[in-house]
Amino acid sequence: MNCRTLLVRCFSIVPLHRSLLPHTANLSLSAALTNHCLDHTILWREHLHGRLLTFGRSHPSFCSLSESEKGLMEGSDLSTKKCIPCSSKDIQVMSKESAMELLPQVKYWELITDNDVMKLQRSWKVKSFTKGLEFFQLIANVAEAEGHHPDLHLVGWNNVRIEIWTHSVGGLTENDFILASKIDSLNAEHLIRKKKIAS
Ligand SMILES: C[C@H](O)[C@H](O)[C@H]1CNC2=NC(N)=NC(=O)C2=N1
Repeated sequence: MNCRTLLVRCFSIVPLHRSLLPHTANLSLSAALTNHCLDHTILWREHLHGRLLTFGRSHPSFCSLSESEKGLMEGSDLSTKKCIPCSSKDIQVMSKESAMELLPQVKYWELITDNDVMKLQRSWKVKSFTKGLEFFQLIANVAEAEGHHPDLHLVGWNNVRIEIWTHSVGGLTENDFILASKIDSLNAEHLIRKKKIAS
């Protein structure tokens, strides 16, 4: 891995908004992108999931991105989208193939089937019972704003498990992925226990 790639990777790990980055860092990012010394897909996947740096369309490297990366960059990042009313005639239950295609955009979530209903599921350990309830309140605020709600479980005082599915159609819709992505974007590090790194 050359030094430029290492630099970009470092920036893609540290949660920084581009406005905080020194201008040169952007140039280095641009140079890295322009010189194709970096796998754009890896960069975008890290940045999209880290929701760290977004380049505007005016960024000189926009042209060097593939169509799919341009699509991802132009706000089709799920956390920037809005749920549609579950009672809408436009809402469509999605096939397993479509769900599998979207799953990489909510990389911490699993696709499960529960009594023939496909759902998204994710678990966390929270720091305390009350911090679990605080976490639920953050999630509730998002759910109320989106008009789309998860199934929340808090068991054994500090084990949180969430399932998301669209009840009105008895399966998964894009709403569920949008809600999952917005939950992943919450600033909840102070409530959640860090995962132990296997030594
Ligand atoms: C009228 C409105 O569409 C329903 O109350 C909403 C509320 N929140 C919802 N949340 C989820 N996950 N599925 C639904 O079908 C749903 N329906």
